Amino acid sequence: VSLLLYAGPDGEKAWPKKYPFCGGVFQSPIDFHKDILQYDSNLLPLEFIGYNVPSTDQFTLTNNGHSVKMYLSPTMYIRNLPFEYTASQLHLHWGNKNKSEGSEHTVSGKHFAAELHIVHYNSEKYPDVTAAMDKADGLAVLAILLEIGPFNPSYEKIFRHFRNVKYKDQMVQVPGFNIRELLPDRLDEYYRYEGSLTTPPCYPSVLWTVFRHPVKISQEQLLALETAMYCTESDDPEPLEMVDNFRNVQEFHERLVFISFRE
Ligand SMILES: NS(=O)(=O)c1c(F)c(F)c(S(=O)(=O)CCO)c(N[C@H]2CCc3ccccc32)c1F
Ligand SMILES: [Zn+2]
Repeated sequence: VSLLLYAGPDGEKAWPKKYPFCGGVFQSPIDFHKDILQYDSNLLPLEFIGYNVPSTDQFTLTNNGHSVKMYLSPTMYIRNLPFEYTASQLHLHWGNKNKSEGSEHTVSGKHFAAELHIVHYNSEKYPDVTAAMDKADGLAVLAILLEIGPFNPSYEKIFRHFRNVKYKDQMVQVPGFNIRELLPDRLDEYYRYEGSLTTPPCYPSVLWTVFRHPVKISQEQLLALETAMYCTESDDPEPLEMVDNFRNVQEFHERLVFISFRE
């Protein structure tokens, strides 16, 4: 994958040339606006099992050149979805220090500052995420919208390691903690729709759950996210800042987003 996934000639407009699904159906992210939302009383609060990982365990945090991602333990899974989904990794999308509007999903056309994704795969039907990632019922991704507010000590448990993954392919161990702390309080209020990976290969394989309530991190934490990482390797003579790593919202016609809350 070329370094410039999100900018320049190989930016998202060029994705379908090499990755046909990116020009296909059910693409994510999308804008949530009232005329595509429909209340669904069957949407239950998600249950998180094994999310409270002891500090004796460690997560591997790595810079993969277009996001910062943290591998999660296979003891973490979600119930109350059509299948049991096991955690694979989490990663983030963000803007830049001059424009902190880097969320992927938008609400009534409004970007949030950033967005956390926790990627899970259908462990009832598939042996691992690679087998699951191109299947219609293969993945479930939780999305948490991030906005500016007070310092967030839970997010800091990841953010404080950013200085050790500044460059592509660097990695660092993060002591285990309760990943539930990264989610908003109200797990019962969310948007639900069938969509895709928001990076190539853009497989339409994701059951999206986007929590209604944003989580707050401080201005300084957001600035660290926006300025810490590079897409390039540490010895690259022309470093490229890792910024604006969000896909633009996709057309969403003749489809509905189901909401678990009454507006
Ligand atoms: N926004 S998103 O949730 O659609 C999404 C990403 F935005 C993203 F960057 C990645 S990645 O792993 O960092 C790079 C692409 O492989 C993944 N990783 C997925 C896609 C491919 C794959 C394979 C194994 C484990 C996770 C993933 C992803 F699901
Ligand atoms: Zn993502």
